[in-house]
Amino acid sequence: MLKSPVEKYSLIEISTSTDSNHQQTPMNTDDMKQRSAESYSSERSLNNRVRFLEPSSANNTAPQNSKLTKFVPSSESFEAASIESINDIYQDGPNSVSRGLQTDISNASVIDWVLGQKTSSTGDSAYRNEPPQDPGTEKDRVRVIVRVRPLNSRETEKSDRSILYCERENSITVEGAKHSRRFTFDSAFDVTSTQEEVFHYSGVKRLVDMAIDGYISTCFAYGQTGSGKTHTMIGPGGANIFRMDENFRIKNFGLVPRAINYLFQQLREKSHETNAPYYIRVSYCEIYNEQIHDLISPSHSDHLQIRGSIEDGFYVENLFQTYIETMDELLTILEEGELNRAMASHNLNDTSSRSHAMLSIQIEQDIQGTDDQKEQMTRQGKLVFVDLAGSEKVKASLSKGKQLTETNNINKSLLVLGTCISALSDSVKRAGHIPYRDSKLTRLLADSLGGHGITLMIACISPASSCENESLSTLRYANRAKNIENVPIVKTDSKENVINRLKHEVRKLKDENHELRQKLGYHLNVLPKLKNRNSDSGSQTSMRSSASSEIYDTQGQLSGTTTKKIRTDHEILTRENEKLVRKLDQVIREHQTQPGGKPVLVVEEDHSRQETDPSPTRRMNKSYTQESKGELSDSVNRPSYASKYRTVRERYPDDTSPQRRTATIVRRVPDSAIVEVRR
Ligand SMILES: Nc1ncnc2c1ncn2[C@@H]1O[C@H](COP(=O)(O)OP(=O)(O)OP(=O)(O)O)[C@@H](O)[C@H]1O
Repeated sequence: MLKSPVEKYSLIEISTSTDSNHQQTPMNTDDMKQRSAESYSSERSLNNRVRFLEPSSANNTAPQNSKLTKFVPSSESFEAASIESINDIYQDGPNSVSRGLQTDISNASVIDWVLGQKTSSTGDSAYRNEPPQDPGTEKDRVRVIVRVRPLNSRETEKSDRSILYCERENSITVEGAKHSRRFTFDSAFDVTSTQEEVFHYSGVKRLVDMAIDGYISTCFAYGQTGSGKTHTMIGPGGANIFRMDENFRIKNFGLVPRAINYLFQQLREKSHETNAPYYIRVSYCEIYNEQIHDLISPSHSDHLQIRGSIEDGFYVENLFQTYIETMDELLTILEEGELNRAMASHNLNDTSSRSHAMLSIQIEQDIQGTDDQKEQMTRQGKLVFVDLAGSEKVKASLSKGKQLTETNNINKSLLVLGTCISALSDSVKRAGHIPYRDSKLTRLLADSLGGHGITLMIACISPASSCENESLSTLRYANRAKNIENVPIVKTDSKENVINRLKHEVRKLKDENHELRQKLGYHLNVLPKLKNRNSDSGSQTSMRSSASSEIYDTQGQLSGTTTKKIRTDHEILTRENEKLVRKLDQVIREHQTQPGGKPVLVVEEDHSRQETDPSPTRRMNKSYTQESKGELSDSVNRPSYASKYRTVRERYPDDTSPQRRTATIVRRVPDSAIVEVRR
């Protein structure tokens, strides 16, 4: 197995699928339906996977004389009757970068991971039940899977019993004190399901394939606090998993890193076939207390607003976006975004996410227009992963102070999401007003719910009897979400428009960087030096010239070099921008340590030591602890994706990298006036 010298991550190699789920050509609507139908046809085999507990299984505390027989095995019959308010769960009230370069998919060493575990012999089934039900239409309904986590130690200590079991691979039964119900979904994963199984049978691969083909694919995890959303999306302990040893990571990485692995694998194959490079552009943000924060470059978080346009729908204006080139870079962004996420500990979860996090991976490819449409086009598919914050009963979580404010904001935005899901799932209400605008979360999810995207919802639930109401509520919403229909479209724009937009962004970045340099009193450029950069784009001179360079070649075609170059410029400037903003941030904080200001301690933390035990306390990056004087102090981890990645690359250009990883931690120290800067 070859490995890149800078590679830090390993995942399971997903065997190159030969099945027709992974067609290589751009899809039209018929293709899309066919793909979906084919993915349905290769089902998970019950025989191969004895992981669904029988009602009388030893692990299951459901009554022996199960009431299964009284359930009608129809997917629609269980929840059709009443649409209940989400309030019932809130009983406390609503209280390439492609270096600007093409993605380095030719670098097989970065992508060829260990084939740690065998993929299932049953194929890449996305969903087990019926093929898309819309022959002759262009609709694609939201797919929904459900995952039950095991009982945790808190629950077993108080003798909670399990009230959920998966009877078949797509159905789940609640046998609680107050309710007995069965639900069917596209797939159901019980407590014994592995991360790998969830990845293979959830339908995430289909989302990746379709994003490559130009669709907007969204996967979002929904469920009460502590139900396993982050575990399923990222892995146990969220960001902690990136500090674990390789074996642990291979086994426990969640859907997102696995999907990233799969994405790069697919891009490598497809780029060979189409001979056209792919460019990957990434952004990562969180919605925390109804404010949007940038997770790649947290210093950029001032005044991030949602805007809407006819072409782009709702989007976050001025969100830091960067082209990336390798899978490692993307995983670094994922890790650091997770580290920057707002976290807290409460009675129900030691590592509770206090924000909705949204990772967006845009996949661009320049394509030739059709015969009658000679214009060169750029296809812009997008893969979006959303790890929602969990709904929370304050009575149970015992949140107070700042955490209570967070809880109220989380619950309110989930309430709006629930209202939108309810309205969209109702054939009459669907035609009326959908209150997307009532929260930032629903605005950003508008395309995924009833819009032009392709969507997978992962409902996470606890099996504990004490969570009966919450689990049932999650299942009801998941059941309704199945009825939401999207009308997916491939997103393309003329290559000229894309270049012009990039040029505009490059100009804006240049101006902003100039201003930042002036504020910092810098007279010289602080452009980051990147290894392996295009020979002509590492200097200020070439950057200047590129922005005004001719974008057409001698045949009047848009020049490939220019599109690559403009993306290179964009990447250099975003990195410089990130560096300058961080520097300014640091200077401001140091300035605040003057009399009357808050003292700051800046240290560089060495993360080189790999752990084998995911300690939840290591993940408390932004935690709120009551200080002796009654003040709240922030302990904020603000690593820099760009500087860290660069450091690793530049210091260890050969096979010598000890995989040392560092992150800058800025801590407010209320009781001391010490300012210590260690580098
Ligand atoms: N399928 C699972 N198998 C084993 N452990 C799990 C599973 N799902 C969740 N857990 C564990 O349960 C705990 C809570 O999970 P997690 O933090 O993912 O919940 P969450 O839904 O993201 O919560 P919150 O909304 O508060 O952020 C973690 O320690 C996690 O590792």
